[in-house]
Formats: sequence, structure tokens, C-alpha cells
Amino acid sequence: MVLIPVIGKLVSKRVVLASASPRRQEILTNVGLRFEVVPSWFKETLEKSSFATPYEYAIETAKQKALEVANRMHLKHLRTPDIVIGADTVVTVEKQILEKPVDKQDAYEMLSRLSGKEHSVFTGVAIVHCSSKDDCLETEVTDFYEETKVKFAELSEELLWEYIHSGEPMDKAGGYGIQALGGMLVEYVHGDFLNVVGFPLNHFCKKLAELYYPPPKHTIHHTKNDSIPSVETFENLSDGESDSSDPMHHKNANKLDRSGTPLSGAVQTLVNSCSTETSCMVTVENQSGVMEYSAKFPSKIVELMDGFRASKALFVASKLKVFDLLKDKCILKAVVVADKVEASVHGTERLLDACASLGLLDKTHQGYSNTDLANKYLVSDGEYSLHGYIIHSNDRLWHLFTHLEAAVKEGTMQTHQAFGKETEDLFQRNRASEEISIIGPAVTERDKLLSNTELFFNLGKDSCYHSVEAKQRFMTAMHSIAKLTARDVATAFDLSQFRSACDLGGCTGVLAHELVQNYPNLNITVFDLPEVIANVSCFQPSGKHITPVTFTAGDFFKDNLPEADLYILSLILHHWNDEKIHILLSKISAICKPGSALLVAEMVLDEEKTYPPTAVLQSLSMTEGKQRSGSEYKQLLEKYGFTNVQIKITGNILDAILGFRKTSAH
Ligand SMILES: Cc1cn([C@H]2C[C@H](O)[C@@H](COP(=O)(O)OP(=O)(O)OP(=O)(O)O)O2)c(=O)[nH]c1=O
Repeated sequence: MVLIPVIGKLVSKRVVLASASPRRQEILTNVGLRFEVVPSWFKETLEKSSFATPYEYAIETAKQKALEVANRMHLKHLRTPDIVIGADTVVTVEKQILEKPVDKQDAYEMLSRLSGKEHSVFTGVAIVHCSSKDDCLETEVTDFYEETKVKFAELSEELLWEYIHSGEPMDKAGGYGIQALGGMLVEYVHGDFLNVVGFPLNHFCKKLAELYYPPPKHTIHHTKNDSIPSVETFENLSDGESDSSDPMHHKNANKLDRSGTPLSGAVQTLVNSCSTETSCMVTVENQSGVMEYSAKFPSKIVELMDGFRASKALFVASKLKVFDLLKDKCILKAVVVADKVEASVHGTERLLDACASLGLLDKTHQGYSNTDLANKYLVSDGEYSLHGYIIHSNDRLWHLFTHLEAAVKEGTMQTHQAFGKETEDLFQRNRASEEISIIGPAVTERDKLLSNTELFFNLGKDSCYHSVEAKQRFMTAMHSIAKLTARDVATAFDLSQFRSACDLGGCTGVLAHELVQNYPNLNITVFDLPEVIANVSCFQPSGKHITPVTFTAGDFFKDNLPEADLYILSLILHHWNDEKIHILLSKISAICKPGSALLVAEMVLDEEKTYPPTAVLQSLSMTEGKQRSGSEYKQLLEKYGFTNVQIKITGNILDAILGFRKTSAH
């Protein structure tokens, strides 16, 4: 999750990879980076002896490769890229730098030197940010290197020559390709494997994170347990409109030009070298010095167009419990699955193939089986099962979203259109009672149930929630999301100073249990509506060492709140309009003693409000509430007397916000 925002930061920029290396193109394409390929003309002829270390040589070569491309593009076409990436990989053994062999004999000498020894592979990388001022190119270079140690087995003459005759060594530093036949020569690798292949992806992402996410302010904590540094999408609370995410402070990335001219052979070769059919762009110069652009199929758009098919395939497979049938390493043929799920063989086969193509099932000649992903998240009784939420998505959200066009035009939720006349009446009635409830009178029991728990799912209010079964289905959906997020929320901050906590609208108590696991001395109460509390027992964890959590029934808008040092609102605030939020936060603020705190768990938008997509897309449901950015949550909490507000972007679906009650009332 953490990597995606980093790569996402480059989406609107014109990124150029100044390398002909198909490996580098593949590595970057595979993580969804969109870029053009402009191979560098810089000759790798720097005087090696003038560099104190091999990595300084690799970095300088990488830098020169990238700068050459930046200058060329700027000079010839006045179409300056935003970012040019250059890289150079060298192998060093016994203080000597080995680059690509010039011929077979050279390859033989290199490989003989590597035989039976450990050597280092260094890749230098340069990230050049470009801007154009008065027609002059301005560049800002960020560079780094990565070292990986590789040990070769003893290589016999016969093996050496066989390998050399394969042709593989010729375009590779040190004369071998670890990713292919050369892998057979290797005894061990210490460090980043991709660095050997030509691009240190992990270090590159860390660098991007440093560049695009300024050093954390004192109010922001780092994410732990991840080799990538914390990536706070909430960057600069006081910056207002300024684009602090861009190190060069130039927002308007050039739009890519597509000439439509037929591709030259060279371009075609480069296009073909892009390993996956993504939006990898290729740019080279033709005879007349004109840049030619072409792209493979616009896979991003196709992916979006197909999104609904993929969602529905997942929903139907989940509904038919296909993943339950194939759990525990079970391998079944389509005909058997069809029989068990009582569906046509023809249809089942197509569904299973679709799931295989989506990475949810493995298909072999023996039949179909779950992938690890499916085993972990799609089997209905799994610890982290998303089955409940998937069924909810199919049964509820799908219908709502078929009315998106009307929702956008009217700016309202489409519950009545999606779920019929009866619902419409109910919806109207409930809206009235909801409005009244702001100023006092009691709401119905069903309203109460919904008031705390319809949150994440933007359900609206309709007859679907009358039955116990439906309530449980809804709670299962909530429960499955909570399972996935609770740990990151519970551990986002050090909460050891608190003795008691109250999770308002805490539903089945997943977060409460997670908090007790982490803070055994914490007494925690889950406060939710009576109909929710009545159904929580089947969701409780079992086992000797489970510390009990107290469940208390009540309506947080109307009833007195239990006393606590720490109040928790998980997936509550985004749902309600300002009036409801005012009621709730005023109440919490009033009951909070100085030093006590409020922990909020929500999806925190970046300051541009375009990330993360899950939160942005959820807004399309048109509920009366809204998603907020980090600075907006900070302002909101401060408005109600909370100070020292800290925000933690967890990398999970939910982020965490912690504010402390001021010593005097606001
Ligand atoms: C050691 C090793 C190198 N290599 C490759 C990575 C690089 O492509 C190449 C090192 O040469 P480089 O000069 O770093 O790169 P390049 O010439 O391929 O491309 P460009 O100059 O345009 O950036 O060796 C492997 O593919 N596998 C390996 O195991």
C-alpha cells in the first residue's frame, strides 16, 4: 500500500527513462509507473580511475545519461520532461570495475574472474527534475546507489563457454544475467536482487518518498514495520494551496503528444521491449529529428473499462463460495465445481477462468485451486476474510452505483432508485426523523441501528435492514473491514498512557480487542446501538487469553457517553453532516477531561483530495457527510478543543488521527 502513493505521485508528470535496458523498463512498468523511454546517447567513457569508489563512477554515469536526455529533449523540441531517470550498473571484483563485455573473450575473462568469488554489483541512479525558465533548462539532480553482493560458484571451462555461447552475457554488466541462465551460476545474493538486474526499485521508492513527502513534522509519526519509509500523504498543513508534494514546485506536467505517425523500426523494437502491455511510452528521434511517440494499448483505460466485469466476477465467485470449495490446497476441475455450486459447467468454467486471469485462482491441468490471496482474503471463514464486505458490495453498493449518473446530476444518494418505492417512502420518513432527532425526539430503533453502523457503506436507510439476517450480513461486512484495519489503527500511536477507552459505534468490537491485545491494562467499552449489541456475540474471538471487552448499548447522539480517558471514532465522522458532527464532537469534547484524547480512524485524503482512490470513490455515494484531508481533520478536532493533533498515514485502508483535550474548555 505504501508504494502506491509514491508511484502515484508521478502519475501527472512526464517521466522519461533514459535507458535502453529492457530490464529497467520492465521493473518500472511492473510497478505501474508510466514513462517514455528515451535511450541515452551518453558514452560510458568516464575515467574510472578518477573516482574514489565504483559507486561514484556508477552514479556519475547515471547522472550523465539522464542529463544528456534532458538536454536533448529540451533543446530539440522545447518539450521539457518533468523527470528523467538514468541508471548505470557495474560489477566490481578485486577493486576492478566490470561493465558490459565487448566480445566473447572479454565475457570469458570477466566470468573467470567472478568464478568462485563474491563480488559487488552497484547501480547508480539519477533522478533529474527538469523545468524550463526563459527557454533555459533547469535541472535538479537527486542521486543514490545500491550495492548487492553476489557469490558465484566455481565455474568449469565447459560451463563458462556454454554460457557465453548462449549470448546472454553480452549486454550485461559483468557478463551475466542473474535473472535468466546466469542465475544458475549464483550461490547467493545479499541485498536487493533487482539492483543486480539493473534497477534498485526499493531504494528508488524510498528516494521518491523523501522527495515527494517532506520530512515529517512533529505532529506526524512514521509508519513502522515497512522497509519503505513512512509516506504521509498529508504533507504541509500550513501550505494552503501550494503544491508541497512537488520538489520542483511546477505543477503542470506537459500532456503527452501523440503524432500518430507510423512507427520506425527502432521505435517498434523499443515498443516491443516493453514487457507488459501497459502505458509504457517510447520516444526516439526519426531521420528528420522529429520525435515520434507511440504507446502500447492504453492498459489503464482498458483496466478501468473492465473494472465492473472484474468486480462482478469476484462477487459471483464469492457468492457461490467457490473460494471455500478450493481452500486447503484443494484442486478441482470445473465440472466438479459446477456440480457443487449447482451451476452450469459452461458458465462455471468461464467464471473460474476469469478468476484465474484476475490472480484469484491458479489453473493447472489438474484443475483450479485458490491462490494465496484467495486463501487469505476470500475464504468466508478466514481470519481476514473480506467475504462479508464483498457480498455487501454485490448486494448493496452495486445497485447504488448503477445509479451514479443520476446521483451526480442530482447530487444525492440514489437509495430510492436502487431499492424501490417502499424504500423511497421509508427514506423520506427517516430523513424526517433524522432531522428531528438533531433537536431531540427519539428516533426509531431501526434508525438507531443505522445511525451508528451504516457508516462505512453509505447504505442509506431502507427496508433491507429489517431482518436479523440482513443486520448480521451488514455487521459481517463491517467486521471484515475492521479485521483488516484494526491492527494498524491500534498501533498507530503509543496509547499506553490511557487507562480506559470508549469506542463509539465500535460495532463488533474488533478494534477494541486489538487495543486490549496491545494495551492489556486498558479497560475498553464498545458503545453502540442496542440492536448492534444484541448481535455481537457471534463475532467475539474465542480462546483462554482473550481479555474481555465491555459492550454498552446506547445512541451516541442522544445518550450519556461512558466515561473514558480515550474516545474512539472509527469510520464515523466521514459519514455525518456538519450538524451531526457538531452534536457528537461537542459532546465528546464536553466529557473529555484535560489530558484525555480522541482517536479518529478514517481514510485521510491528500491535500489535493485525489488520493487514495478508495476514499475518493466512496465519496461518489453522495452521502451527507464527506471525506477529509489531513489538514481538515486537524482543523475539525481543534475546533472542538483538541490540541496537538497528530496524523498517521498507516498505508492501510484506515489512517489514524489523535488529538488531546486542552487543559481549559474551548
Ligand atoms: C549483473 C547484471 C546486469 N544486468 C544488466 C542491467 C543493465 O541493463 C546492464 C548494465 O549496463 P548499463 O550500462 O547499466 O545499462 P544498459 O547499457 O543496459 O542501458 P542504458 O545504458 O541505456 O541504461 O546489465 C542484468 O540484466 N542482469 C545482471 O545480472
